[in-house]
Amino acid sequence: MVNNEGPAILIDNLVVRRGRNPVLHGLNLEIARGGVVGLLGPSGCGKTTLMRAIVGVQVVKSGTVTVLGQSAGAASLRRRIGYVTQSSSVYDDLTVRQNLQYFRAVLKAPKSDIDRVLEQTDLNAQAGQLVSSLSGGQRSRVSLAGALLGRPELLVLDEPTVGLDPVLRVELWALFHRLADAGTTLLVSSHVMDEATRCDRLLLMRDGEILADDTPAGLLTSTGAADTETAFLTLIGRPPSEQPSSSEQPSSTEQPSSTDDRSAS
Ligand SMILES: Nc1ncnc2c1ncn2[C@@H]1O[C@H](COP(=O)(O)OP(=O)(O)OP(=O)(O)O)[C@@H](O)[C@H]1O
Repeated sequence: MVNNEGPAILIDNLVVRRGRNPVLHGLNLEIARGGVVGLLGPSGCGKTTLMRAIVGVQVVKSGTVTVLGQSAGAASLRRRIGYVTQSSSVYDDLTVRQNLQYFRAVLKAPKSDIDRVLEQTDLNAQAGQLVSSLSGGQRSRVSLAGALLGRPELLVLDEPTVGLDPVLRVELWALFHRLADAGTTLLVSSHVMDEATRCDRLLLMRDGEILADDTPAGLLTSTGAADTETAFLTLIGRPPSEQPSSSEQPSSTEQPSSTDDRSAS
């Protein structure tokens, strides 16, 4: 039975290692339903790992991840979550429309969804074009279009605006907010601090820990910074005891996991 109560994402004491690297060290997080939540932090801090744990493809050492009221990775969540990885997962030798027709059939989404997602991602003009001939930005929008099929309740988007020109970035953020207004929860990662101001809520990560969990305005107030980039640098400069939210330090006794990918085990 679909559970529409409670938070979209609830994470309790999540510990993840990737190979020999301790990546998440007892992370706690709660994300309410609806709204655009930005996940920001330097390269390698663990954003993708956290997203992988949420969509249920990451082997975890310990802790729990509950998504839309169910354990992350549960088969029943597959059609309720849309996930866009950093590298686009589309077929080069098919046209944009053929890719979407294939994903729609797998998801058993309504046929009318194809025209809707082409429109939402501004890909109508490229619908008949082979994916191999698209630009990088167009390609990544095909992945996004695929994730929008079936109207998932949660969208997990790993750096969806990389490679897009400023006009398309603005349009994409407007789309994210339209989806959020209709009740979708979006978790969007980015390196780009100026995108932080476009989010309803911000999670700032460093070294596998959530340094701050606030609204953009709240973050500026609590740090006294003039912009989000300065706020982040201010937080990084603070000792852990003074940071707004901090989690446990990594344990040095755990063994590396034999595989990183849950779907491979
Ligand atoms: N398959 C893997 N095996 C071992 N270590 C890994 C693996 N994948 C990632 N890591 C390490 O885990 C840490 C977190 O990586 P992750 O991809 O989650 O970071 P990120 O914040 O998403 O980075 P970026 O913004 O550059 O994408 C990094 O130190 C990375 O080197």
